Amino acid sequence: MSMEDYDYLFKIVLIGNAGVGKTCLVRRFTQGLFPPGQGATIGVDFMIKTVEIKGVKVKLQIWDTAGQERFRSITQSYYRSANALILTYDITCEDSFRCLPEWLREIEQYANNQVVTILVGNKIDLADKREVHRQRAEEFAEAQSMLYLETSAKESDNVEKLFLDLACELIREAKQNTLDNNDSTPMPGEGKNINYLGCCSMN
Ligand SMILES: Nc1nc2c(ncn2[C@@H]2O[C@H](COP(=O)(O)OP(=O)(O)OP(=O)(O)O)[C@@H](O)[C@H]2O)c(=O)[nH]1
Repeated sequence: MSMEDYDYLFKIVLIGNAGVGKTCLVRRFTQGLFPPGQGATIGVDFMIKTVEIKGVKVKLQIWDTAGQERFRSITQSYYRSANALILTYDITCEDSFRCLPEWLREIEQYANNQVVTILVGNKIDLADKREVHRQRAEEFAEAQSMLYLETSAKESDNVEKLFLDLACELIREAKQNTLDNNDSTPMPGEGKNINYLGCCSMN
């Protein structure tokens, strides 16, 4: 038995155009604050938060990547071992939405094919500046088999839900994989810490 104080460990990577609010989402979730005058991320940043969901301790390793093109070769190397990707765009910036197919190509090329991807439309506090209608984004996400959620890092809207829903989904998938692989030898280097535990359902 591991001495680590968690039941599951998951790696979550945030990607998306520069300025869409990835760092602010991570800060809001991990530190409960909306940082003033947030500079652009250089390369990759890393934060940890352990949450408890229905008695199950889940350690989330959250990797915040730089959206700027010039860091792309660095950030790509973080996709491979990600259990989940948070693909973020800014609902007030059509351009950040139009770039999504480009990001999906990155995912296809660099992420593992079991990765859970959630599309997040951030900055919903700026409703009067909205350029991307919710329905359009929902349809896009559905067509790509992604979950979809709208957030405001500034107002703390749906941020907790984003990470907790993801954690629940990852637990669900980990349990399913454990069941599927019940009689087979575990694959090395999967990066998942899978145990049989109490039930955790999405709400
Ligand atoms: N109104 C509003 N502004 C936000 C929100 N989230 C982030 N911002 C602002 O958007 C700007 C960019 O936020 P960041 O979190 O640095 O964006 P990023 O996606 O991490 O950018 P890169 O590190 O360059 O990839 C900052 O000025 C934030 O204050 C939000 O929910 N609402």
